[in-house]
Amino acid sequence: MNKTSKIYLAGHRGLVGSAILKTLTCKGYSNIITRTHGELDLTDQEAVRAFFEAEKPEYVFLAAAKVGGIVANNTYRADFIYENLQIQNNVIHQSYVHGVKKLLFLGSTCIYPKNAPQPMKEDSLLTSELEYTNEPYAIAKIAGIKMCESYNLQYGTNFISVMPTNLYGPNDNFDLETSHVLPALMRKMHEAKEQNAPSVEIWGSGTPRREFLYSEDMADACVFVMEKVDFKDLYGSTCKEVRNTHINIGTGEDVSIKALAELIKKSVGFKGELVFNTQKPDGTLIKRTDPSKLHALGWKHNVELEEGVRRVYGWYVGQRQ
Ligand SMILES: NC(=O)C1=CN([C@@H]2O[C@H](COP(=O)(O)OP(=O)(O)OC[C@H]3O[C@@H](n4cnc5c(N)ncnc54)[C@H](OP(=O)(O)O)[C@@H]3O)[C@@H](O)[C@H]2O)C=CC1
Ligand SMILES: C[C@H]1O[C@H](OP(=O)(O)OP(=O)(O)OC[C@H]2O[C@@H](n3cnc4c(=O)[nH]c(N)nc43)[C@H](O)[C@@H]2O)[C@@H](O)[C@@H](O)C1=O
Repeated sequence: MNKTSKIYLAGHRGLVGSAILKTLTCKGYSNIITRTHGELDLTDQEAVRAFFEAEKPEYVFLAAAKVGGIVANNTYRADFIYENLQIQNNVIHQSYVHGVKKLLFLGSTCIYPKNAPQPMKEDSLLTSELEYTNEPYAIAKIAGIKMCESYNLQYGTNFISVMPTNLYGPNDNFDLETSHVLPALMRKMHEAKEQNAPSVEIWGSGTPRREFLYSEDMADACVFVMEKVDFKDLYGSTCKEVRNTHINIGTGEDVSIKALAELIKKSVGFKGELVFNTQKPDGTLIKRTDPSKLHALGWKHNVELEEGVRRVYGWYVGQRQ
């Protein structure tokens, strides 16, 4: 990928996509094409075919998807599997048809079994039952991994799948019903502080553990993989059954939801109580990635959680003014 290569960044206004756009721009990539959801609905097969025929990108970052937290995934089960399968099938297939040199597909660590040995290695995929609350979404992501791998093996494409851990950062979704835990708690505590509310509700027991990677680190990892890693680097040339060629992207460090809430409480300056509502689902009890494959390829995260929360809160407060 050189600085004038034609790059299509799908999902450029999202949490990850906006960070990838910033990273690519800062690194001097000058030929980046984007389309908003309104301009190009990636679930529309004919529209995606026409776009690829007209634009013929050389590189594709697939950071567009239907994304949400535990309650959204558990509620809109059909939308999460349908829309993500459609987006992936259309973009991955048209990338093959139109000779895209390299595509980066973003999956998720929820592809791993709910009781996977911790920290989770890439080889844990499909070894036992998935977490119920986000199973439809996880199945779509697993299909995306298998599609990239299968096109590479049959057609010689160079489509790489990366599995991000839980992400957070500027331009995240702060809707209290559909968002992930970190932005939800940040908004709840910010508003509680402003309104002098006595307490803030935390969903679940607070005992589940999660790993969090700052979106700008995630973007840096995506550009690193696109620049430096090819499919042929991801499996042994002698192995007969090629699988698990995806790459975890995470920090390898996790915290309990309770500890996360305390950290956000301190960063926001909220003085009230944290009330745990066990009527809400906990989801997977522990979800920590083993990032050693990515470390061996030459990349490691920079931003630790406390610093990341401080940065996002600064951005969030600026957005509300
Ligand atoms: N956030 C997280 O914690 C994690 C995210 N990931 C993965 O990373 C990737 C990016 O996620 P994230 O940035 O958080 O998601 P966001 O929801 O922030 O961004 C997704 C983007 O995709 C666009 N989009 C959604 N549906 C369509 C469609 N049908 N046609 C065109 N564009 C569409 C959205 O546009 P619009 O808003 O206008 O609909 C939005 O710009 C996804 O593949 C996600 O699964 C993986 C692990 C964790
Ligand atoms: C990112 C990845 O992982 C996602 O799954 P998840 O990690 O379980 O998603 P989550 O961030 O929404 O919840 C994490 C934990 O946090 C608790 N929790 C407390 N209070 C709030 C709260 O107010 N909101 C939310 N959303 N969660 C809360 C919540 O009960 C749960 O125990 C997939 O949906 C899928 O998107 C995926 O790929």
